[in-house]
Order: sequence, then structure tokens, then C-alpha cells
Amino acid sequence: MFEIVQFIFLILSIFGMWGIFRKCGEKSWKALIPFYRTYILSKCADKKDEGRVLLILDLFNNILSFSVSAINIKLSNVSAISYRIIVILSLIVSISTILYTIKIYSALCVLFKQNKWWSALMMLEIPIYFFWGVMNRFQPTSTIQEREVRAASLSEYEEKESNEGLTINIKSRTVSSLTKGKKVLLRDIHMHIPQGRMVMLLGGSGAGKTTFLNAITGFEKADATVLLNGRDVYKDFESLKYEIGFVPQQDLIRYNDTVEKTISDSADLRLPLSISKQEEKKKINEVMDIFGLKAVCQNLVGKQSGGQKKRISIASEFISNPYLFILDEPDSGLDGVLARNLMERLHAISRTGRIVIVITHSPDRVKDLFDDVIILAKDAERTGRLVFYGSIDDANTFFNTDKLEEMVRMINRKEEGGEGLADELIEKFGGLRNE
Ligand SMILES: Nc1ncnc2c1ncn2[C@@H]1O[C@H](COP(=O)(O)OP(=O)(O)OP(=O)(O)O)[C@@H](O)[C@H]1O
Repeated sequence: MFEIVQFIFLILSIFGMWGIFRKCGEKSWKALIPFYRTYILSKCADKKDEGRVLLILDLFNNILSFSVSAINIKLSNVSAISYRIIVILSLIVSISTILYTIKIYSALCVLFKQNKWWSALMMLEIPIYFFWGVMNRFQPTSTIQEREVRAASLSEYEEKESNEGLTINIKSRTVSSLTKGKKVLLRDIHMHIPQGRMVMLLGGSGAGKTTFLNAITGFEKADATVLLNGRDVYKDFESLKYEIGFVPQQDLIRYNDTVEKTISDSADLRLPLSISKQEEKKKINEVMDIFGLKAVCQNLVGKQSGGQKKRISIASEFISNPYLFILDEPDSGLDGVLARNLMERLHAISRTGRIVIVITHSPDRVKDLFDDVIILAKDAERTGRLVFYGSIDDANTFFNTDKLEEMVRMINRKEEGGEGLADELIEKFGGLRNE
């Protein structure tokens, strides 16, 4: 009885794959080739790498199962320790096979806009995808050819190098680990930010905002070219370090020092050694003036309000007078009035010809102070991608809303309370750029 059910499932799975391959632009007859058809299925689900690993795992699985059987029926004599090693290896390969199969089946569910939980049935060898293959109402979100064309057009787009402003051409930023393999954190982010722009960086949690900032400052290098006024940030890092200011989210200031000492210590660290004491003093005064700290310069940092502490942190970083000034959520923990006051000061800095890039989670209350917006989102592969870069007005048109928070909600995944439109909008923006 069990064998009959298994046989029926096998026939259904072949028919299902036959239809899926046809819908995804592959040759249907490949569904007849055992093992290889699973690889083709992974290709349809845009999980080719996982499919390749699965083929290798299948090969190992068969070799190991054969060895265990041979030992069990005493065809070959091995020591107890070797037998144990073979069994443990078998176990590892089986678990890996299960994990990779889940990845492929889940991606198949996403491809056919179905709940990922259907992959649980597939793991039990129930070929639910039979229906997706044979019924017309189930269509994949993209074919293999469409994805290839899209990938080629995206990676072909490059921002022209410029001797002015910030030119960013990030092909990818990847990390690798033994357990999780290669993970692409960012892909295909290209833009040119002219001098004197105040730019907002938006995106849901984990979209890659900090990774993106680290890549453009050269703090964590990507496969990229980043030019600041025509100079390569990765190659000329030493000479450009005074030109780039980065204010992290967490304040890194000592509470027991006075405000003036904090800024003066920072000046010692950040200003070139060639600068005279008199000049240094002048710069410290200028910066305290810009950030409204003169009146409290002799007070202890620890006694200042949240807004003042934030301004002290920012002033300490701004002392080197950077051309590119980047701030990671400078308004976190500040009320509306203080946040606006801080953004107005940053806006004034941008009007002196510098580029200011700010991550904020409350964009709508200060959007009139910004020129442009960069919006990042995780695509279906959970890779950070560019959804939009341009003026706030153009963003309103592109997203058909004038609320920046609404734009972020649109690109966030459904399980995060969003509308899950990231992939669609990434493609739309890529298409506009290639026109
Ligand atoms: N060195 C790393 N190794 C592995 N994964 C990483 C590494 N750095 C970042 N990530 C992953 O990359 C993704 C993007 O992280 P990132 O911190 O850039 O997001 P974010 O947009 O700044 O998020 P948030 O707004 O929550 O701070 C996350 O899934 C994170 O786990």
C-alpha cells in the first residue's frame, strides 16, 4: 500500500515539475531525470546554488548509505570507530540535505505566491506543487530568463565617475561564514550625490543602512568604487579620513569631562598634527558655536540634557570639518522640537557645500529640511537593495504618497507589518534608470 502511494506521489511530482519547468522557461522533459530534476526545480525557484549543493549532498548520501549497507551485511570489514564515523557523516549529510531542501521548497512557495508552510508538506514528499505546475491560475512571479535579463541590466548600470561630490558604485557587499556560507548583504547600489545636499537614508530594520554607510566610508569595504570629489575612498583612505565624519547611534563621550574638554580632546585626535594650537582653539570655538554649546562649555557632559549630549557627540565628530558628514539616527530619543533643531543645524552645514547623510526613523517631521532620499529594502533573497534615490518630490511621485513613513511601510515585508512591495519597486526603479 505504502509503495503504491509513493509511486502515485512520484508520478504527481513529475507532472508537477513538468508544468513548473515549462512555466519557468525550462525544458519540461528534464522532469524525467532523477536528481537532476531537483536541481532544475531549484533553478526555477532562483536557488541554483542551493540546488548545486543538494546534488553533491545526494551523491554523498548515496555513497554513505551504500557503505553503511555494505558494512551491515558484512560485505566489508571495518573497525567500530570507522563505522561510527560513517554513521555520523551520514547523519550530517542527511541534516544538510533537509536544510537545503527546505530552502528550495520555501523559495518555490514564494515564486508561486503561496504560503511557505506548504514546504512542510513537500518535505513529507507530498508533491503539493503538482497543482502549481498543472493549473493555469498558478503562475510564477518571474521566469528564469526574466531574472537573467534583470540581473544583467542591473549590474550593467554604473554611475559615471565625477570629480565633484560623492559617487557610489557598490556591486556587492558579502560576508562568508563556515556555518551559513556566503551571504550577500548589499547588491547593486549606484548613485551620485552632488555637493551641498542634505540626504535622508531610509529603510526598514535590517535593510542594510548601516552596512551601506560602512561601505561608503570604507570602514567595511565592499566590492565597490566610492569616489569623494574624484578621490577613491578605499585607496586614499589615509588622506581622506579627515574629510569623512561619522557619528554612530550610540554617544561615545565621557560624562565626567566638561563640554569644552570633550571637544578639545576630539580636536587633538581628529585634526592633523600640522595645525597650530591657536587655529585648533579657533576651530573648537566655531564648532561650539554651530552646535549651540558655548553657554554650557564649562559644564560637565553628564549634567547635560539628551539633546545637548547628542549635539556634543556630533560637534566632536564635526571638528575636522568633514566634507562628507554621516549620522546614524542622531534624532533617536529626542522629542520633535529638539530633533528639528538638530536637523536645522545639519541643514545649515549642508548649505555650506558639504554632503550630509542622515539615517532617521522619524522622517516626516523633518523632510522639508532634506533635498534627497535614499531608500533601501531587503529583496526576496534578504539582500539590501536600492529601492529609490532622488529628490523627495520624485519619491512622492514614485511611491504615490507624500508620507515617507508610508513608503517604508510599503517596502517592508508582510511579516513585518508592511506591504511586501520591495521586489516590485526595486525592479521599477531599476527599469526607470535603464530607460
Ligand atoms: N558582519 C556581518 N555578518 C553577517 N551579517 C551581517 C553583518 N553585518 C550586517 N549583517 C546583516 O545584514 C543585515 C543588514 O544589517 P544593518 O545593520 O546594515 O541593517 P540596518 O538597516 O542598519 O538595520 P537597523 O535599522 O535595524 O539598524 C542584517 O540582517 C544583519 O544581520
